Amino acid sequence: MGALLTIDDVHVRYGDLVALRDVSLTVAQGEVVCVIGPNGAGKSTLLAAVAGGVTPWRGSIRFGDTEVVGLRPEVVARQGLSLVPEGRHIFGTLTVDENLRIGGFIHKGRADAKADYERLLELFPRLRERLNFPAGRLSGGEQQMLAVARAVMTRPRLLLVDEPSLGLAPRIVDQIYEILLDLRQREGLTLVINEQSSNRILKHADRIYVLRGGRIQLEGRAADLADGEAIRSAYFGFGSPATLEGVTP
Ligand SMILES: Nc1ncnc2c1ncn2[C@@H]1O[C@H](COP(=O)(O)OP(=O)(O)OP(=O)(O)O)[C@@H](O)[C@H]1O
Repeated sequence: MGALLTIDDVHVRYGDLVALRDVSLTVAQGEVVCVIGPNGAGKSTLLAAVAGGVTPWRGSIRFGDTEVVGLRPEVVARQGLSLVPEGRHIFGTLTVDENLRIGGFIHKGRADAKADYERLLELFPRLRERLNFPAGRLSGGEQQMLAVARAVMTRPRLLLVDEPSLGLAPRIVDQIYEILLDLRQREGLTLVINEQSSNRILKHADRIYVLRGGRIQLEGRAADLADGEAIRSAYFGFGSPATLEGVTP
C-alpha cells in the first residue's frame, strides 16, 4: 500500500529552540504507527506540524498527494485528518452531546451529518448513556473517549492521538486502545499515536519510531522490537545504561 502520510526532513523551531530536526517518517494506509519519546522529545510538535498547528521551518509533509506545510489547520482537517490533542481539550461545561456536535461543525450542513452522529453513538455506547451530562463531570477515561469520538465524527482517514494514556489507570488505557483498534478495523482508520511509554504500544502498533531530542533515534516494526532492548537504548541514548535500571520507557 502507498504512504498516506510522508514526512520528509522536517525541522521545527520555536524561536531559538529547535524542537524537531531532520525528522522523516512515513505512515502507510491502514497502519498503526506509534511515536515513543520522553517529555519534551518533540512528539506533540510533530503532530501539530502534521495538523497545521505549527509551520516547519524546513521540510515537507504530504498527506496523500497534498503538501500540507503552510495550510491552515481547518484546511488540513478537511483533507481527512483529525487530531486528538494531549489533555483532550473538551468543553467541560457543555454536554457530551454538544461536544460531539462541535466535532461535526467542520462539515456542517453535510447531508450525512446525522448519520455520522448515529454511527458514533453506536461505536461509543458509553457516551450515548451520558449524552446530557456536562463533559466536565465524566471520568478521565470517558473524557478521552469523548475526545476520540469528537475527532472521528467526520470520518477522517488519518487520526493523530497525542498521549491517550496520560493520567489514566491501566484498565482504562486498555479500553481506550480497544476503541482505537476497533475504529481501525471498522472504519479503516490509519492511526499515529504518541506515547511516553512503550508498555502497551508494542502490543498494538505495526511500527514504532523513537523520538528524543527532536530527532528520530530508531524506527522499526513492533514485532522486531518486542524485547524492548533497542527501544530502551534509543529512548535514553546509548552510553547511559545506568539510568535504565528499573525504568520502563
Ligand atoms: N509553543 C512553544 N513555544 C516554545 N517552545 C515550545 C512550544 N511547544 C513546545 N516547546 C518546546 O519544544 C520541545 C518539544 O516539546 P513537545 O511538547 O513537542 O514535546 P513532547 O515530546 O510532546 O513532550 P510532552 O510529552 O511533555 O508533551 C520542548 O523543549 C518544549 O519545551
